[in-house]
Amino acid sequence: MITFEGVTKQYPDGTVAVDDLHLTVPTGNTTVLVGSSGSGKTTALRMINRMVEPTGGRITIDGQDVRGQDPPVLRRSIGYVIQQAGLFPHRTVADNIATVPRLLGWSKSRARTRAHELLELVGLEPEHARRYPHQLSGGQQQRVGVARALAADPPVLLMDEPFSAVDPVVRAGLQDELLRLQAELHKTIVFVTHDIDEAVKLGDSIAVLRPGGRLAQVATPERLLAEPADDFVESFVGYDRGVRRLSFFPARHLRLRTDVIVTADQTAGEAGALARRLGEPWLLVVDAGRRPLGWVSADALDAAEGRRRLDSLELVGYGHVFTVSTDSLRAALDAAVLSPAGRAVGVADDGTVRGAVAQTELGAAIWSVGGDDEPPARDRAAAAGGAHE
Ligand SMILES: Nc1ncnc2c1ncn2[C@@H]1O[C@H](COP(=O)(O)OP(=O)(O)OP(=O)(O)O)[C@@H](O)[C@H]1O
Repeated sequence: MITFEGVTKQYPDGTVAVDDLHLTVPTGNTTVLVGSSGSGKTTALRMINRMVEPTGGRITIDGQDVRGQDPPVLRRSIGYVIQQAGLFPHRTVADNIATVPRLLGWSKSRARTRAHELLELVGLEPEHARRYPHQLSGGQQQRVGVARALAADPPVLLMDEPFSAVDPVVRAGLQDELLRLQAELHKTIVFVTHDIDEAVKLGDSIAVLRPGGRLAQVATPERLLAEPADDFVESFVGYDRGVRRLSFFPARHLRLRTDVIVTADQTAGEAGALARRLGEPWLLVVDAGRRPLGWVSADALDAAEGRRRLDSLELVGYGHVFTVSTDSLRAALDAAVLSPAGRAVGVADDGTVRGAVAQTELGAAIWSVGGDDEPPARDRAAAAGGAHE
């Protein structure tokens, strides 16, 4: 556990970068520091490994005041990842990763073995080991940066905007990798970002700093989106926080309709009768393997000759589907909003249709989530997944 106990940093020019910060970072959790530019995030982070010294208060790691520890020794027990990886340009990837193990006196061969293990852990190929940083993409360099920080298996990892220099797709991939690694390694991570979506995706808790280095709120992502403490936090998390909060509610509790499903070999007459009986404007057509083909409207069925098979009619695209077991209400809502029929198709893990849900029915489910309820369970996969493409 890391604690900030009334920590203040005033730089010599008088700037107060961090002001009386009280914060607990639980062991094995990811705590994300967010805030506008200049709100003291980097300063707070760097005080943990004594790259910056506080001018007031104290920081402890597992009860030990960091000031009682020799900075170089302290830093070897704390992994540090920064923007653009900060790799040594004239050292190979393997040598970059082996930096701390070598400083700790590991033999060359042990450090090299460890470097190869870590390359695999962060999803890079063994042949990357001999390359130099400039021979890697930005995303690959960030992976090496993470591998280097993890090399000596430090219990604590400090990450200062580690993914902000890469494009959004690579960034999302790196975030997923970090979630995967953290599920395995359970490091105590302090992660700095400007990006509230990144914070919501990665954080077990989020600390929002306001200008002047004061803590505005610390809460779980769900709580922060549900109940911002004040106008500053509310504007920081964004006014679409209600929709984003749906990421924490799994779609598997949705009641899906199966009565609106028809198969491609049925006739327009049969389907039209069904649509009339149900009073439904749309039916979902699936193939023999129960994969979605598209929507057919009641009007189109009425207009079609009764004996025509449904697969000979022009169907309306079903847009993208959501996976019932892993996706969130947000993904289901997104699928319904983007669907020309106003309905989302929920599928099983194997892609077969489980059922459909209309925007209005989703509205009822979202309503029952309410403003104040805790999500049924923290569903990181759903929260991280967003819309299923
Ligand atoms: N060495 C320094 N000397 C004087 N002032 C500094 C120094 N380092 C940072 N500051 C100031 O302290 C404040 C906090 O800076 P810090 O870098 O911690 O903020 P930040 O939230 O990480 O910002 P950003 O998101 O832009 O990286 C800013 O006003 C900054 O200008």
